[in-house]
Amino acid sequence: MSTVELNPPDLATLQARAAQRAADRAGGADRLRGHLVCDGLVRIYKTEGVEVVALQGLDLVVDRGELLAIVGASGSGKSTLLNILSGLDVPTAGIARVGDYDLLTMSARRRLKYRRHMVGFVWQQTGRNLLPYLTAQENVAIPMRLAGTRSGRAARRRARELLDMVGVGYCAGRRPDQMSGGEQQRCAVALAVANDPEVLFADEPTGELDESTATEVFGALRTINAELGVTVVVVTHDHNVSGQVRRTVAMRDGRLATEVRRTARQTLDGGTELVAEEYAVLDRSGRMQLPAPFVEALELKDRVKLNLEPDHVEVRRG
Ligand SMILES: Nc1ncnc2c1ncn2[C@@H]1O[C@H](COP(=O)(O)OP(=O)(O)OP(=O)(O)O)[C@@H](O)[C@H]1O
Repeated sequence: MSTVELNPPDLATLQARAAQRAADRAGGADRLRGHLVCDGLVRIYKTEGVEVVALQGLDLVVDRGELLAIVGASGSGKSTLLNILSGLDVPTAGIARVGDYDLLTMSARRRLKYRRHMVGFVWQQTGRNLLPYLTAQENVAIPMRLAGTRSGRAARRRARELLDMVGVGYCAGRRPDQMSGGEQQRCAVALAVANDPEVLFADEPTGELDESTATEVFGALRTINAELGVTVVVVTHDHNVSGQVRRTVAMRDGRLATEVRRTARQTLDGGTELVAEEYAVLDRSGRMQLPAPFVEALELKDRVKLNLEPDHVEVRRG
């Protein structure tokens, strides 16, 4: 027998309910809200008949304006993910969305627009970011001229503003070979945001730099994130560098394995301190990866026993 609601809900309630349903279908409201959304992302490379599964159903949501670091051992799939998110590569299956752009289905024309206006990049090799025969200011002005967003004096003025913002205004008239590695990378950060992208991707931007210079480059990324509200995703090997952001996700075997969140907490003497908490990542199907030290400490292998307790799940040797 069907039941009829005595007071039918108003339109707003219905709309909210529909949104909730859609969110439930997508695995939770966050999955629809995120600026960058990857859901069950798969990338398989085929070379000479051999298949390599570089991404194995990766789920990731990055909020608008977030500064996120992605860490992981060599071969865990970091570059594969970044190549997909930056529009250079196309995933084999799953969902990858940045703002209104569907990275699986977008046309070649839309892909070009995406790469020119929606996202900016900083690569590890300083030589890949800047043209060697132009000054820092000319380099930063180039994307504006190419995309037609600003020309002549306006482009030069904006280039100078951006160089000042990342602390290398004094390099405006220098060519890359007259700048240090750190100065070149900070200039590359300014260039990457010249056309006001919504998202900035950086692939090992500090990989070729020493620790103190790396901190300066990270400072530039943080400034751009805070001043321009650009969502920033940085891939790095360097765990020290990842300690300078609020959220770090670690990849293992083509999936997210753990996540560290840092939150500010009041201390007893009235100051504030950053507290880091590590979480295992649970995917939509309920899968998670036990940290290797836990597995080793209890010599877990093949199968384990799970017990549901009122407020936790127990994992015991099988
Ligand atoms: N073009 C390709 N063809 C075949 N296999 C590839 C290709 N690119 C990456 N792979 C493989 O996919 C897996 C993930 O590689 P990826 O470069 O994304 O890892 P990574 O975490 O970025 O590593 P690194 O830190 O060394 O750059 C590896 O097993 C790699 O060998």
